[in-house]
Amino acid sequence: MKKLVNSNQMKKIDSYSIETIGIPSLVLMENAANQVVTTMQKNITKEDIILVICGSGNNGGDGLAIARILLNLGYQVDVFFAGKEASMTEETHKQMTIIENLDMVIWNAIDEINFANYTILVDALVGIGLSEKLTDAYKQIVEKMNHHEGSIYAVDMPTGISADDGKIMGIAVKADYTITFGHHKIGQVLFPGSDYCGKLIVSDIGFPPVAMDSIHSKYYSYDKKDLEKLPKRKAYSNKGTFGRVLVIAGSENMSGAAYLSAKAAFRTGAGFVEILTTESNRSIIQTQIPEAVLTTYNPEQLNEEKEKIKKSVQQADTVVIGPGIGVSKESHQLLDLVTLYVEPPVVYDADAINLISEYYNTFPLLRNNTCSRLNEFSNTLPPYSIITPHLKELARLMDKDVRELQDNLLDTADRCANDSKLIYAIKDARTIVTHKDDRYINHSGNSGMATAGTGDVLTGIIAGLLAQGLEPFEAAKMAVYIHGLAGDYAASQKNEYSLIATDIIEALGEVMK
Ligand SMILES: NC(=O)C1=CN([C@@H]2O[C@H](COP(=O)(O)OP(=O)(O)OC[C@H]3O[C@@H](n4cnc5c(N)ncnc54)[C@H](OP(=O)(O)O)[C@@H]3O)[C@@H](O)[C@H]2O)[C@@H](O)CC1
Ligand SMILES: [K+]
Repeated sequence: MKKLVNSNQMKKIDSYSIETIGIPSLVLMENAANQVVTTMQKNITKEDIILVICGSGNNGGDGLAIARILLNLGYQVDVFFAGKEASMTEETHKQMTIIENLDMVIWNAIDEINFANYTILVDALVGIGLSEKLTDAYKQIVEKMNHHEGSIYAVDMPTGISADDGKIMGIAVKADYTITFGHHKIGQVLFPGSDYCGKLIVSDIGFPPVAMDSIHSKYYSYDKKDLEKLPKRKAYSNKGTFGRVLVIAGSENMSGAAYLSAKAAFRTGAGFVEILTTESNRSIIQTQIPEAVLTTYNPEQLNEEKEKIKKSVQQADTVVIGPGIGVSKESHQLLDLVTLYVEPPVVYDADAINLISEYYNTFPLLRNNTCSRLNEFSNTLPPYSIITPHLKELARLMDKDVRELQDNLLDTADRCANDSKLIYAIKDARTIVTHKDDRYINHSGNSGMATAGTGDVLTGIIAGLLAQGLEPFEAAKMAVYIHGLAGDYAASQKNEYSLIATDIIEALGEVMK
């Protein structure tokens, strides 16, 4: 598990280490500088000409120490001090004094520098101390850096990216490598920040574990070690041991969603998968996925199909409803029936969410009233249900503009989780899974996964894990994580352009080993 922190939390860890434990700030700075140099040495040569660009805060202090260590090791290195002398921290002052006693070129004005003379840039302008949009003077420097052709190593944060939410504060350095200290920052995982980091390396610079653990963060990601949380397979088992999933999906001319969800549930390990879909999908589903049990209904005669639907719902350990069911009157009737008969956990996806949003729109009191809509939603769905909207679906549910949600992703997650008994997997380039005070930010996956059907696959994976007994919040987080890992594996076998939803299903076997 990777704890994700914001700048304030990281500063608290810094000051706990320095003030409570007594580690001198300069020791941490030296460790930080050494870690950056160690990373650089994997790629640079003595032929490279390096420019270290420093601000006046401690990020700049790191930069000055990096320049000194590189010089001691025999590299060709110059310094550009872009900060203000008056706002230099004590540590940065000390580093500057050392640098001035060495035989180094120190530039002070951008117009004097020919960036083309350098093959490598080190960005030590601003780190986690970024407070607002970059000043014009720094903006000009960042523009020059981004036009430079060589590699850029960012110290702790690419200058201009907010460590708190990954937003670009006016303009930001597009780094090739970012070496960050202690913990991942939230802004390095969320977009666009994640893109600006390039390859992200998290370095231990000697913060004691007690300092690292001194703050609680509600934000975290999973890494490969978390795969241990996957349900264990019992040797003494039969198909009943691994649960029964009911996938209620598809409508006339829409069979793909049911197929993808059901197949993903199987590949995730569900023992039994039943598909409940319209009669018109019978032959195609039977051909596509003979392993599944098929139950069909006639949407025009739902009243006569009630008992059949009730039986399927009540037999299942886990029910998925929504993919491709459409937003017709009949689909709404089906949704009502299922919600009436079902026992949690339930996964509500796609059109199931759209149907409820449309229904809310018929009540004037629920128009433009996100809070009441979310409360109503939490009160009417079975507790611990998992809701898997992409941002457009969530915008419909909340009666908000999609851009507003996207620009305030962390606030959006808070609004969904507040006082809610539900679990939301908010699907975006970085999916956030929320429940009560926990925010899981997913760090696996790639742009190739932004293609039709990948949401249906995720739904099936969640259902597969639920059916095997993972509790709902864990199942949602783990499913989002392995869905992304499978997407990454599939992209590595093909490429991000060619990836399609079924490739993710086929890659599940590889990543769940
Ligand atoms: N012991 C420690 O603490 C350790 C800290 N470490 C390192 O220190 C970093 C944190 O240092 P920090 O707190 O000094 O902040 P930092 O990132 O240098 O930024 C402040 C500077 O940026 C400037 N600035 C801000 N906003 C701006 C804007 N919009 N536009 C333009 N300028 C702006 C601001 O200018 P001012 O407002 O003062 O004029 C000030 O000069 C951390 O990321 C890590 O690298 C490591 O060495 C480990 C030990
Ligand atoms: K930086």
